Amino acid sequence: MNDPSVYLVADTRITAQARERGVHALTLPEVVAEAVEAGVRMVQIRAKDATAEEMEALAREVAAVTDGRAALVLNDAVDVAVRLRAAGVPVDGVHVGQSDRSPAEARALLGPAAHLGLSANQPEHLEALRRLPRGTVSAIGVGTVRATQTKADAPAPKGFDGLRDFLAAAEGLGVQRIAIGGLGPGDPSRVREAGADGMAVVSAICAAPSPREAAALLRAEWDASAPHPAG
Ligand SMILES: Cc1ncc(COP(=O)(O)OP(=O)(O)O)c(N)n1
Ligand SMILES: Cc1ncsc1CCOP(=O)(O)O
Ligand SMILES: [Mg+2]
Repeated sequence: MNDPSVYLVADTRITAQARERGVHALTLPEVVAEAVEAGVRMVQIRAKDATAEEMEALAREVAAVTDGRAALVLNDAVDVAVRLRAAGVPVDGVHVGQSDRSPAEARALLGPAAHLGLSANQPEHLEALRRLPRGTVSAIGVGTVRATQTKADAPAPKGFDGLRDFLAAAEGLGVQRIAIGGLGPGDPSRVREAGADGMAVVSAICAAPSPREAAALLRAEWDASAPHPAG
């Protein structure tokens, strides 16, 4: 099973912005390399401006970096993931949102072994998930926890109490539960206490002066915090 505990959503825009502002001098594959070396075990490529061809080229580059050391997931781009997997490139799956390709269709295209993440932030999203065959969705991304500048159309912040309640409602659905939105250093223990299997971050790593140090801190904080009770 993939390890989503510290999940880097590597965003082309946020990374380029940090580079242009002199926050760091790294390209997206370099940010991923530092994060994986620091202990990140799951990476998503989020390239909202990319064509399918650009996503494919970037995914090949990032896959050469992750190279089986971290699970690699593509944001939205089901067809690209299917193509790359067929070509033997180590891409593990995709993350889709509520207005992207449906999970049933994505699963049919990807096959049973791939990772399929789905955004879920409303009770009706969990109802729909309950009606799908087990194994259709591998993980849900739940957020936002706090407000974020990274996604213009992000759902409203739930806070940690709202996160806990939503994750509890998703218990027993057989999916990993990943918190997202406005998270960073200092948060792993609260995310874990709320019942999440992982936390996904964009700016906390992509826009940090040292993505390596930022990732290492999140890794250490996650590992040092108590696991939530099983159930
Ligand atoms: C882990 C994770 N959770 C949620 C999202 C958001 O996906 P989506 O709702 O499709 O929005 P975009 O990222 O496509 O703008 C995510 N990417 N990853
Ligand atoms: C992709 C996405 N989906 C919900 S919030 C979000 C962006 C999270 O970015 P950040 O970690 O910078 O707040
Ligand atoms: Mg999407």
